[in-house]
Amino acid sequence: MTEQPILQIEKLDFAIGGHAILKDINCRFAAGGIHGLIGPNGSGKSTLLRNICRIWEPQNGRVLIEGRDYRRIPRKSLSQLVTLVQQDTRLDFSILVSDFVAMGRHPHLKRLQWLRQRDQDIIDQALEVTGTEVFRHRLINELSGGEAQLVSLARALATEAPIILLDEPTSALDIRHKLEIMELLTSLRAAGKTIVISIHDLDLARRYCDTVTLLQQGRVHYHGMAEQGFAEQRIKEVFHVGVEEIATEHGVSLLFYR
Ligand SMILES: Nc1ncnc2c1ncn2[C@@H]1O[C@H](COP(=O)(O)OP(=O)(O)OP(=O)(O)O)[C@@H](O)[C@H]1O
Repeated sequence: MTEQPILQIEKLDFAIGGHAILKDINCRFAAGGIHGLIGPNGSGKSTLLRNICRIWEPQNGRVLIEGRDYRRIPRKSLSQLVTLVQQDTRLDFSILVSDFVAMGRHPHLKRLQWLRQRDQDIIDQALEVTGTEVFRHRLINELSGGEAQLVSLARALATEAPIILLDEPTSALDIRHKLEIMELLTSLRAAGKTIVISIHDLDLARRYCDTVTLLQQGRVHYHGMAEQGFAEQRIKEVFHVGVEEIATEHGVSLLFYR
């Protein structure tokens, strides 16, 4: 990891209603990487992502973006720096997909300002790269879960934020779309984006992530290079399952759980 991470979490504690959920979280995320957030159900992945984009705020500790405590960054500027694709992307209200993706441009507009040509171009590109152009004139609450997940990613891309947080973005996607999203994240990394992604599919995570943060009961069990993070012993310790690496003829190994 580089000396100056774009995103740093220091001694972060977070509780809801007096119940401690995240405890003493310390992480550094280098710019231009895909960083996996892995852990069992309820280990705190979504909560950590929500703390990183300041939907929730830690009671103790700090989140530093480009070296600055995010509490010192105005909300609108923070929205230009960090964006979150939430786990549950279904909405209860009707809004056209194109208008929903356009919301990604709000941090860049003044109050009541119309979209400019440049904003429109960015929205069009976000729809195109996520393959959601065809849904442009549909209502978002009439899309399937997987389609809505792709549209949410388009809205995140429209913000042009350098840090993209994704909470299980592939959970509702079929295998082709899963791979397409991971390939898209790879090209975003090549363009310099920093991606923090919570993901349950360990094989997909091993294939695409540069670093991994393993969470267990609200604490960091491991934070570092992906290769060591996915060692059999660590997976056993965190998930309490037997695991074995099976080599394939494609030069990669897959995990077999027992
Ligand atoms: N709004 C809330 N109020 C109270 N407790 C909450 C709330 N949101 C999350 N929690 C609790 O915080 C803990 C961590 O939840 P979180 O959703 O962050 O886990 P996760 O690792 O993302 O899980 P999953 O893999 O199932 O999505 C859980 O015990 C959960 O019950």
